[in-house]
Amino acid sequence: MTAVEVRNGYKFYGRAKDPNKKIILNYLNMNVAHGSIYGLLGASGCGKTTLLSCLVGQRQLSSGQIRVLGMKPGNPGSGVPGPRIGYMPQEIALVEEMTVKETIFYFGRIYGLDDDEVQDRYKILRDLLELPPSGQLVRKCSGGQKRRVSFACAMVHEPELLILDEPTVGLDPILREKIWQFLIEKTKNSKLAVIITTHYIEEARQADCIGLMRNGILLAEDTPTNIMIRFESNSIEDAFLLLSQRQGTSEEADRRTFIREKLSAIASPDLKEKNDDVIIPEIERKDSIRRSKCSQDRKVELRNKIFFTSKSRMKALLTKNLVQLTRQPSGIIFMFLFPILQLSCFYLAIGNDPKDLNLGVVNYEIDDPKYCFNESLVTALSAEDTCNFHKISCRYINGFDSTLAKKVYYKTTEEALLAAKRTDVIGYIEFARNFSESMQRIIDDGRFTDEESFMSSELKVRIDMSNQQIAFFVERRLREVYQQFIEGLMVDCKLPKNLGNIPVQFRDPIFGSFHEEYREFIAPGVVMTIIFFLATLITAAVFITERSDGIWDRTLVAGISTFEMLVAHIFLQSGIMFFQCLEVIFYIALVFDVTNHGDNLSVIILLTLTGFSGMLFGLLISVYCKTHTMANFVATGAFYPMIMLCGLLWPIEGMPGILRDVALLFPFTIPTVSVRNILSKGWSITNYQVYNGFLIMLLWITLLFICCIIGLRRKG
Ligand SMILES: Nc1ncnc2c1ncn2[C@@H]1O[C@H](COP(=O)(O)OP(=O)(O)OP(=O)(O)O)[C@@H](O)[C@H]1O
Repeated sequence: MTAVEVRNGYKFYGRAKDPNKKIILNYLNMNVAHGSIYGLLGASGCGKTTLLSCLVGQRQLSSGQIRVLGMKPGNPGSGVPGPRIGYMPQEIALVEEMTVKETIFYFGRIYGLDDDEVQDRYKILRDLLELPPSGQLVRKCSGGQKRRVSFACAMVHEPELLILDEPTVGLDPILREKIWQFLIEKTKNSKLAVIITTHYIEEARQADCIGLMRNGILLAEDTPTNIMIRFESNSIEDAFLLLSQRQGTSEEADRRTFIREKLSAIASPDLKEKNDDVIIPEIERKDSIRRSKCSQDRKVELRNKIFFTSKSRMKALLTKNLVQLTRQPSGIIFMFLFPILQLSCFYLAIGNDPKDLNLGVVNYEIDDPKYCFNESLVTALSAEDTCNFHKISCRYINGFDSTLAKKVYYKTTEEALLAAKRTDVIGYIEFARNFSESMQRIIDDGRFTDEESFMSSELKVRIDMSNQQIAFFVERRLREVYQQFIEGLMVDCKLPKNLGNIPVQFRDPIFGSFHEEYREFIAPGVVMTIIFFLATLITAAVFITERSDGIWDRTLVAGISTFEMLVAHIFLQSGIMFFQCLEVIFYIALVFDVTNHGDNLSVIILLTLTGFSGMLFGLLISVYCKTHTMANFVATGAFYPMIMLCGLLWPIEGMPGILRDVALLFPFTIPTVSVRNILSKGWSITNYQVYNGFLIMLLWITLLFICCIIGLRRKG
């Protein structure tokens, strides 16, 4: 029985109906015998890697049949992808943050070996392949060293079929020879089949069989000696050149006929002979039986684990994920220092009263501002029952200090306006020449006061409204100062204190306080978005890196399912997020004195769920984006609409009706309100305005999870 059999293998990239689709395998036939080395040769881009990826179950043929170790790759229980094969891909596909020994253990555990077995195998492979020191990081290995480690990973579990995509590139001739001798030795004494691609054509002389590939077909498949005899050449390279030239001519005549001819010509009598006659010594036969039994066990094990995993596989995946995150200083900084940094920036920069403002003052009541600092001028003079107001504008001016703004005096309105237009001052306040008299007249004459007195008693204020936050702050503070000013006057004049107040009184707030800052309003949303997008970026980065480095595919070929990889990542990431949330809550409570009037655990759970949905969003991005750049574009593109539509910056009540309804479904809108309700109102999870945030978040988690699964399935 052959180890690998391909019949009419046809594979193209692109759409089936596209006339310009790229045909890579063109009804290719191939046979690899047990106990042999098969050298797959061909020019760059002829489809060798594509063929190998179909053999290991990474890709599927568009049509045709493949049998690997007697079964179709990918079938349940076939062990392919899985422990029956060892695959060394062309790219290094190792975790850079792992040490050499950890890398071997990672693959050993994935293949189901226990740690003692891996240790034994590691020692053998270390000596054979002259591996770098066990504690050396893969990142710090040379190209050749990495290739040797990669080779060791493919060999660690003693597979039945070894598929090596250019394993000898970058190795010195002595080590290349050593590897070939090892493979020859192994295949001679066992049923192990090896498929090896190489660009060093002459080294393939040592193979038992050679397949010469060009334009998606095997031009010849025979022993190296037979190929050289058949094409009357002294080297395989010459034979290959000759064959390639002939194929070119035939293509011009009739390509289809040529392919059919070649297909029928493909036969390997020598190989069959060798295969039938192969003499396996008794000890090796036992070894072979043992391995075959072992593979049977693994098959059973695999069947049992279609829906879940084993302890050693989970240990391997979790160790790898943890090492990947913690061995990069940037990973630690990103996970635990970034939230602190971002929150510090937020709490230090947002919500504080503006300082160092300049406000113009034009006071026509006095000729020189320094008079305002004369105490006799600034008080309302009360004699007997009459209240004489004298230059009381000074009393108002002295009522506000530099916490509102620094006063800049101007003689005329024009001067002040000019200064405001130059933005030297934020605006100006103007008092009429008869301000005090007008105020007095209003108090004395009441409803008989003339219109002009009312006009003259006004504080005329002009502010630069282009900076709304500052303008609102100045406006609010000027009103507060006015209220104190007028109340003081009334008290001094022995009049009712509230006489000067407008008849709208804001009593004790139902929730919050009058000094509730904007910061308290937006803080829950800010914390949630930080946690969500950190999880998004970490997850997208991890998965995209894994895929682009080939680690993802290599792990799949080793038999790990996508689901197992997801579970391992989710498990670790959830733990990290839980600690992130704890860190955030304690940090803002201790450093910024934020009080939670409700239950801490509810907040931590809701924040962890937020991080969880952020993680799934990152996974979804990584499914559809091949590069980090693309992923960053998508994450940034999603960030701003989410922030703007979730009522974080502005109440959603201000949005158009339909948009408001849509915004309510966004992942931060209602959950932000829930967190705010816990923090400021002290409501518990039993209140619907708290638990609806949890429900929305769970809904998003479910939705994103389904999208991820669909995406992963579609992407194969
Ligand atoms: N996912 C893909 N989509 C479209 N074309 C692809 C894809 N993967 C590979 N190809 C194309 O298929 C052809 C065969 O590629 P493959 O990697 O199998 O060649 P190869 O013989 O292994 O080359 P090399 O020896 O340089 O590694 C190349 O032209 C390549 O550009």
